[in-house]
Amino acid sequence: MTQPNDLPRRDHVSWDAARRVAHLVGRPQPAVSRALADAAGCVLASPLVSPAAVPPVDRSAMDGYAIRGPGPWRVIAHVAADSAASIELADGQACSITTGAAVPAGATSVIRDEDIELDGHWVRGPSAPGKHIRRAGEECQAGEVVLPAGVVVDGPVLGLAASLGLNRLTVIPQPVVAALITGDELVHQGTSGPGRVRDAIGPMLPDLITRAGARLGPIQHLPDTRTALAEALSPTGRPRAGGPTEPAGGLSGADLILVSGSSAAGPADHLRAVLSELGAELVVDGVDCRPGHPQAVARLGDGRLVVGLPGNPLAALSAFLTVGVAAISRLRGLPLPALAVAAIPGGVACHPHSTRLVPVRVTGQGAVPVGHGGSAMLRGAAGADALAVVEPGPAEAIAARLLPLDPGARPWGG
Ligand SMILES: Nc1nc2c(c(=O)[nH]1)N[C@H]1C(S)=C(S)[C@@H](COP(=O)(O)OP(=O)(O)OC[C@H]3O[C@@H](n4cnc5c(N)ncnc54)[C@H](O)[C@@H]3O)O[C@H]1N2
Ligand code: MOO
Repeated sequence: MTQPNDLPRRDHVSWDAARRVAHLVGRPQPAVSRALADAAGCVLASPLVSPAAVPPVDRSAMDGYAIRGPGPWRVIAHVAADSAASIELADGQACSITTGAAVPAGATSVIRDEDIELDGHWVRGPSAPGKHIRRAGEECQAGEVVLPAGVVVDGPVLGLAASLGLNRLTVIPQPVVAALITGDELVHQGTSGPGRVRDAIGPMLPDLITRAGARLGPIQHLPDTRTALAEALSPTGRPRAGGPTEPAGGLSGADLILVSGSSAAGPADHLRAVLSELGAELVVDGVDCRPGHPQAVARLGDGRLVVGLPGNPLAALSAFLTVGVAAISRLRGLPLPALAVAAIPGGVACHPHSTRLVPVRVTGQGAVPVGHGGSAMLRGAAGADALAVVEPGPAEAIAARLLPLDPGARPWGG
């Protein structure tokens, strides 16, 4: 039965409820021990504890001279960053030193090269107790917790772990996310025309999937038949070949499968029928948002999740950022991402009963709509920083939460 476009659908859930349900439905994998080189993108399963004090000894913060007591000082040695020699200074003595080198025992400060007057073996300069010395343990003590569990392992975290002396991390592995792109009209080269639509979702998903912190599984193209979709989503997951650049491999190893197209109620839209045939549990069956209302989330009998992305490209992107990112976050062992709030200068029109997702650029003045936000368009989103989450209402919103277009950005302000 058709539904007038301006009435809420009774089976649709609110945008916030859809995110919450999509987040609740998945189960992260058990924690594993990983070498640092293999841990990027995973989430710490236990707190990061330093095995040693950092720095382990007092170190010079500058290239210059370590001195002891009042000057002038006689230079007795040189200490480089790779020197393990044990030197002790007496009052009136100095040694030249490089940044990061262990400060000799007894040194009271370091004077920078630029501030030194050198006269043969003697140096003079302004000294202040403790100046330019990084004290042992000032970053952390042995046994100290430096990061809690639940932090995403990224470049700075890996650098920190290495500087603490760690070789492995205990992490929750990244989920594998695959995609099925459906549509008989889709082509992969050249322009769209009558009877042919250039696939915009296949090229969009790999970057989104990896930015969301998942490992990229196969991206497969399927014809618009119920059997092809049912076969691809079956436990053995063997989709038919179709696209030009498909990586090898089935879908049985995926934790989450995105299915684009096939989400509405037309004759070629088989997703819900196939999910029912496979005995899947449909946990989100439409969302009160625009674009993206036909999005869906289901759990297959073997635990794999399916996220239905509507075929219109901005609707697919909105759905990925809404329920896709929520589901992936849980599979990674992360909470539902908190969203920052921004003012919308000039306001933006609300929809009476649906949440609007509006491409915006985030500026010093707030979130500014960029236009070209129709559900079949990507022009607005491609030049935007976020989708403004505009709550339903009778008039205009002057502020909104922001759904980042880069789902991997470290959250702030939420
Ligand atoms: N009777 C109804 N019809 C439609 C409804 C509805 O509620 N009742 N909702 C409309 C909305 S809103 C959306 S969004 C779409 C969702 O459609 P499907 O998920 O079933 O996808 P398709 O019908 O296959 O495609 C819709 C549209 O998008 C184009 N498309 C599909 N895949 C791609 C792709 N990979 N790259 C670029 N463009 C793609 C496709 O050619 C169609 O133009 O349903 C509406 N209809
Ligand atoms: O909701 Mo559709 O997803 O507007 O384009």
